[in-house]
Amino acid sequence: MRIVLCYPVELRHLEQIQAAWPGAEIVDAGQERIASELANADIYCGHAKVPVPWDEVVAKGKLQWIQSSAAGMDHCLTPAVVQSEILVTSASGVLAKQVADHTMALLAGMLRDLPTYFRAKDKREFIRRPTRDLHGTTIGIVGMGGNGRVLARVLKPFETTILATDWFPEKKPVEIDELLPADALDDLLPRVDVLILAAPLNDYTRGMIDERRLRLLKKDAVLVNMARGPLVVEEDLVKVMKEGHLWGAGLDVTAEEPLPAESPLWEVPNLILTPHVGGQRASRIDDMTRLFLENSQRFQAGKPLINKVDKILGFPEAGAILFQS
Ligand SMILES: NC(=O)c1ccc[n+]([C@@H]2O[C@H](COP(=O)([O-])OP(=O)(O)OC[C@H]3O[C@@H](n4cnc5c(N)ncnc54)[C@H](O)[C@@H]3O)[C@@H](O)[C@H]2O)c1
Ligand SMILES: O=C(O)[C@H](O)CO
Repeated sequence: MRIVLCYPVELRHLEQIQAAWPGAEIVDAGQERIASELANADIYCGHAKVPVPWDEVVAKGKLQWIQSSAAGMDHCLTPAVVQSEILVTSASGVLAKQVADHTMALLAGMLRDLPTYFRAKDKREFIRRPTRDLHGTTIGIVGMGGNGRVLARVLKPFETTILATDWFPEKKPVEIDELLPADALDDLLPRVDVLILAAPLNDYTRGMIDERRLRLLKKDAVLVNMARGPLVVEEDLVKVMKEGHLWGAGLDVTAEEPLPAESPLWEVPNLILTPHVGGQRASRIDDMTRLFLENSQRFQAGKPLINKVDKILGFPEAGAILFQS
């Protein structure tokens, strides 16, 4: 058994993984060697940020299981992987608490207009702007997965009304006031003060927030994208914001990362940009390893794995056992 890792493990994680797989060869490939090591893996745990020859890996027929160390599965669900027998599990929920923290920072920062005060501080100007409250607002969350659920838990004590859409709208978490199907997005948009994107990137969500949908939002709404950049048509966002539509936006993700210096997003004043850091947390690697170890036990025992992904949809399948944040 050859287990190839591509997430920033330390020695203690390698020891834990080795103990869970006696006799297996554990390869800490990192980003540097993942492209060449993967073809000989039986099991892969990680998130390659470099191009991986997935067609070759699948053709070789050795890889049995991908445990993604990201919740977003766009890094590995190529057509070849989707059509293969390879079992795929995600890191849904592993990063949810820190994503919720970061969302709150972007949201509160935007509502209380911190960008204006940061600029004013640079110019030593004492200015005041009208305030916006988080308390009592109506929030829309697109995607009630690991991140959406924790976010709703965190937002509810702010006396918010929370409307959400999800691909599987059957199980409504108690914090959600209304859970709508994914195709009811247009009905939700005009009703919310804040829209938070927490859905995966797939053919259905790519470009879902375009000019038409941005204009369905209230003129003073706030948009926060914690999911993947391509959910938002960035040129449309820049256009409508330049025309004074939207109070502000907070983007932790952009279509191109790192965001190129020439991107017009840099120039939009009421926009906070962070460089895809929502998932960062001191305990992230411990949490990820805990999931991999739990799933390793299940794999060896022939039990259903946590966060089993529907490879066509690109997120945990209906009825999957989910990682508890
Ligand atoms: N900014 C970051 O650092 C960061 C961290 C973690 C995840 N992410 C991104 O956020 C996404 C969500 O993370 P998660 O852990 O909640 O994922 P998840 O897989 O647990 O949940 C995704 C949810 O979205 C729902 N969904 C799918 N398509 C939808 C649609 N068209 N409309 C509405 N809902 C839809 C699914 O039913 C599911 O409940 C990930 O796919 C990833 O791309 C970003
Ligand atoms: O999808 C995720 O888990 C984060 O965006 C890290 O890539």
